[in-house]
Amino acid sequence: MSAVIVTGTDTGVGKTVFAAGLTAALGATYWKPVQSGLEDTTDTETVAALSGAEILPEAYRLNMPASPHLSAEDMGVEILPDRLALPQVNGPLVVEGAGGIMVPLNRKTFFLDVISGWQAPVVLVARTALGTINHTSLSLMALRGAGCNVVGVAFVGDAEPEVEQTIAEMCQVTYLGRLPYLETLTRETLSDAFHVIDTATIRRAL
Ligand SMILES: Nc1ncnc2c1ncn2[C@@H]1O[C@H](COP(=O)(O)OP(=O)(O)OP(=O)(O)O)[C@@H](O)[C@H]1O
Ligand SMILES: C[C@H](N)[C@H](N)CCCCCC(=O)O
Ligand SMILES: [Mg+2]
Repeated sequence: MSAVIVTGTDTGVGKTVFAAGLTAALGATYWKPVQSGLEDTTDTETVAALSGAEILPEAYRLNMPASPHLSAEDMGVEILPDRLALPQVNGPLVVEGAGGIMVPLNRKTFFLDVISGWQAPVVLVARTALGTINHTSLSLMALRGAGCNVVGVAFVGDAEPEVEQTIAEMCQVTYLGRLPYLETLTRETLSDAFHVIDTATIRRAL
């Protein structure tokens, strides 16, 4: 079994859209282990619609759209890292985190602790918008410090070549491409746009 972890520099950076494109491109199965916020469309539902791929059920479905540890506490639940072992599937598995890497799952565990325990390659999704150099550099520092194998950074948003290049050079990280904002987001538009992403490098890391 080969998994790739899609994490991000923050919540709302485009992990789910990127993960949908990647899942379709790899012919993979998708898993969102911890979903906090059930009122709007869940990430699993979005990926199902945008990829048509096989989806595994979440390990934790938490009502409140907040940090997972708070959503869990609100429901009287504790997120147990032992329940977050990577599932066995045939073929590649794309796993999406919740928010950024320093998001708490419980009062003692950050998402990063679980990611590093998985020992699977990691793709970091980052905005191109102002502030991204700091967020991306810090995330890479933390991922590397925890011993994670970072495959590269994939950007989402309008082109900012100098910013993207600065991150790639100063952080010595592989540039996996930039997914533009799509005015219409469908399985077809995403699949077309996703050709700019270096999926060959991701595939080799699996
Ligand atoms: N490439 C894109 N083109 C158009 N819209 C996008 C794109 N990427 C993200 N979006 C939109 O931006 C919003 C946030 O994206 P997304 O849900 O993928 O973020 P996320 O990082 O997965 O957030 P979370 O931490 O909640 O999982 C969504 O409304 C999504 O549809
Ligand atoms: C609710 C949101 N869409 C995500 N599922 C969870 C984001 C947690 C962010 C916590 C934080 O960094 O402050
Ligand atoms: Mg998401």
